[in-house]
Amino acid sequence: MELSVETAVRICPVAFNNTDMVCVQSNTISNTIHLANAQSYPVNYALPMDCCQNTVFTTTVAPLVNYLVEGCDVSVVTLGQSGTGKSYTLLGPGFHCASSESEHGIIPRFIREVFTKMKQYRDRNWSVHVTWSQICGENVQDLLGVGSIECGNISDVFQLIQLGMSNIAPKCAHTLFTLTLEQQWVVDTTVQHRVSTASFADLAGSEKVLVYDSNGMMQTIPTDLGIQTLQRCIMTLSETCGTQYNHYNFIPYTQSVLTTLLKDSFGGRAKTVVMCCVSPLIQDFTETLYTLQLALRVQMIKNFVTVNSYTTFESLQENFDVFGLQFAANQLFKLVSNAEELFQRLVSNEFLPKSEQEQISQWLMLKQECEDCLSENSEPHRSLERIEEEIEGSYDSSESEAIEEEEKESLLDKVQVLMEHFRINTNKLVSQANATDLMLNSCTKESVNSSNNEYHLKGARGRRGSIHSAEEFHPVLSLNASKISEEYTTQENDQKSTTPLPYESKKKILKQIVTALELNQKKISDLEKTIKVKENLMERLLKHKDTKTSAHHKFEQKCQMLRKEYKNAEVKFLQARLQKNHHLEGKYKNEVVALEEKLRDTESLKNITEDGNKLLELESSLHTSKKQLEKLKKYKQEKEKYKSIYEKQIKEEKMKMSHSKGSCESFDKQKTPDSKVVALLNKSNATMNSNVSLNNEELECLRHEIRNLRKTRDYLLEQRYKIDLKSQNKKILNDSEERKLLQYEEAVEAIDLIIEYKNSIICGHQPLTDKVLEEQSDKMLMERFLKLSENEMRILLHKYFEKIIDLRSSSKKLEMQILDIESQHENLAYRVQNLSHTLQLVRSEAERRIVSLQQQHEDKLYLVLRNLASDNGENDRGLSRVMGSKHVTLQVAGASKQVDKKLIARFTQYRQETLPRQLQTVMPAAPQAKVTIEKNKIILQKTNKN
Ligand SMILES: Nc1ncnc2c1ncn2[C@@H]1O[C@H](COP(=O)(O)OP(=O)(O)OP(=O)(O)O)[C@@H](O)[C@H]1O
Repeated sequence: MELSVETAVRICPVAFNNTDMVCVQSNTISNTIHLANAQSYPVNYALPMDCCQNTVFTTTVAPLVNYLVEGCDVSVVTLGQSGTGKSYTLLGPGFHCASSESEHGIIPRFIREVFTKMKQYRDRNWSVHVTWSQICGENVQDLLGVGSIECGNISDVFQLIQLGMSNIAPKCAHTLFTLTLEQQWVVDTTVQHRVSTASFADLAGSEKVLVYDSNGMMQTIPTDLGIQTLQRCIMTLSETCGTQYNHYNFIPYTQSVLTTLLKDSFGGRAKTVVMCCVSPLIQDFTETLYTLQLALRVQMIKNFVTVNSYTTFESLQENFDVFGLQFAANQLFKLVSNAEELFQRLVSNEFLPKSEQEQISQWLMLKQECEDCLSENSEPHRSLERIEEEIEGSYDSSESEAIEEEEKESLLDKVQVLMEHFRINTNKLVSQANATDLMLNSCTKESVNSSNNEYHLKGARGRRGSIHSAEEFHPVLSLNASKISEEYTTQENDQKSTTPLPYESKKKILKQIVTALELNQKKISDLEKTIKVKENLMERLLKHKDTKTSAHHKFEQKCQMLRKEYKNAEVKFLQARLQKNHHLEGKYKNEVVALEEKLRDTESLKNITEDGNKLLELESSLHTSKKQLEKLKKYKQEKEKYKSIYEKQIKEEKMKMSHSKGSCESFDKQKTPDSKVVALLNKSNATMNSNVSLNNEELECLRHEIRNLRKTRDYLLEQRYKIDLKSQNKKILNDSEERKLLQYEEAVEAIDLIIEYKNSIICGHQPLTDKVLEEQSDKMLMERFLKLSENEMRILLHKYFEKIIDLRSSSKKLEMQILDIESQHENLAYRVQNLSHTLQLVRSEAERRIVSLQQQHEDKLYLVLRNLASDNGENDRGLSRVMGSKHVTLQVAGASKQVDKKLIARFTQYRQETLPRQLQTVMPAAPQAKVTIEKNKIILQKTNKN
């Protein structure tokens, strides 16, 4: 169910002599808190100022007991200024079991109620566990020292509360008391389980600073990180109220330990009541206002309260330590039997008084009853299963996640290396097999070719050859070094399917590895430089730490003093307003404004001296850089390994290729194409003689025709070669030349086919084409063709020839376009790679510059702070030395004020000049102002100075 977070406001009682300073009142009927400035704040429970502890509990928290027993999580959070009774409300005055129960706070009352409720459900098995921790900054400390403790009764819990209270750190810590209630009961054959938690958070009051937000509005920000983050969570949750915030990704819970622990209380699954404790005094007006404004936001938050229950079916007996129980039972039986013997002897003895004799007889009877009971009850007893503790993600889960992530990464790396080995070995085997194939193929092809024209081998690819092989069109892959191994895989997969020998691709991959290695080396040296710069800065920060701390301390003191002055001025101002004394009101208002500005400046100075997380951040950034470096070095090692493997393979293949070429050449030398043809013809003659299908005259005629055809073919090739030569000499071919080239190619191919046909006739083979024609062609169409006259046939052939040339030409154009696109793609990939590399270099250069600027800034800051840490007079001189004084715009009459104002103005200016731009944007910019004193009045004038 969706339930709003409830708020209650308790006003801290004031001493009698202080009642005229009261500026807060509560209306218990309308549940509204009224302020002296006529503002009013609606809340769920407006408690009266003289409200007793019992009323506070019964009105606000008592209903939560039922929720807890039903299995829902409940939460009580106390908020407010320091000293307004938060701990008093939760625990009571210095809680002690012996102290009056009427003074007991919410926690002891709640515990008592819970135990009373537990008694009402006798059929259930209950267990109560208690934990109590305190949160100091970002550290969590166990107040009980032993984590979660099981408590069998109320006094156990009260004793633990006493123990915990003695361990609470004064002031600075938030505390979180949790009570976990487990209940189990059997319904028919099932076991019902409910686990619910009641948490009580006592949030320590935090100091506030005034800052200007982006709209120039003054904002109060708590200095405690936990409260600050809680404020942000509350703001975000209240702004998103009504919308879906199921995943809470944008709620900054994880930014502090406190909010991580309170996640369920705000926007989570708990039924929550926020107890706001406020001071009614005028002097605490700002703090009260802050608390009430936060309470207003809290009421807008909706929690989704659920019952934490589950059911189990198995018998629970198995889960107990059966052996242990049996052993204990046996021992007990033995003891009881021994006792029985003893008792019987005693009873028979007359020495015992009668009352004791009776007691013993009673005991013996009870024992007999128990034995009877056990022997009768053959059914095993049902016992309850132990609830397994659910380990929820704690605030340090990110660390364990990081470790897991690291382990995963190293495992992935190992898998990658193994896969790479496997792939290389497979490729080796495949390429060995392919090389053998190629050798055989090339020799066979050469033997069939009837011409020895070099240009023929080079140029005429034939009709099917016009479609380029995948190897020729191999896309140039992106050279992104980080994805290089992936690319090898794709590339090599392509190769396996398209080319027999991945030699060229291997060369390409090797080239890519070399490029990647070069880039990697640059990155390594770049990162090494960055690491050095960071280490230097770190050294400096550590060196300057003490000076900064002491300066910070001084500014802190000054801030506290100014805050007091500011509060006094504010109180005077409010009093003047209440008294409607306009003159004084104006005067104090000016004073408040001036003090506010001064306070802000001093806060800025204090913030500058604050190291905050700078050192930690730098440390973690250094750590990250070192890790990156490690990764790059690992990557380098791996790639170098692959490089040497590829180099070796390429070398081996090169040797194999030259060897195979040599063997093919020797084969060619032995059997020139002419001799091959002669051999073929001889073979065909032999076949022919056996077939005796053609006479000698017809055979000679066929040979003569073949010779003529070859001559024509050689002439055509010669012509084609001439055009080829022209294009090789970088002369662009015109359209008709291009077309001629294709015509020659097509004609050569046609003549080859005719020669092949005639050769097969000479050999006495049934020409394949005839078979095909008989089986597949449309007989009607064939008959028509045969009826065509010679002239008509010639025209038809010519038309087909032209059509083929057209097709070839358009296909060639398409190929050219594809090549063009491929080369564009290659260029773009190269440019992208170059740009990303340059970007990386620029980025790391910028990072180095920022760090070195920070270093300069640190050095100067150190000088300034060293001067500030000494006495005031020295301060001024020290600052003058560092910064000069030409831009000072403040003119204040009082000497000490002059020093302060000058200091601030110079420091602000110095900060703006020297801080890196990023830091300037983070820090609030102090407005340029001219301050003068006239007739005891501080006059502030805003100056527009660019
Ligand atoms: N309603 C009250 N009735 C009686 N005494 C009170 C009441 N509220 C507060 N006090 C007393 O005021 C003092 C300060 O209260 P308490 O320590 O509970 O404040 P706090 O808000 O918890 O302060 P801090 O945030 O500094 O821990 C205590 O001595 C407490 O007993």
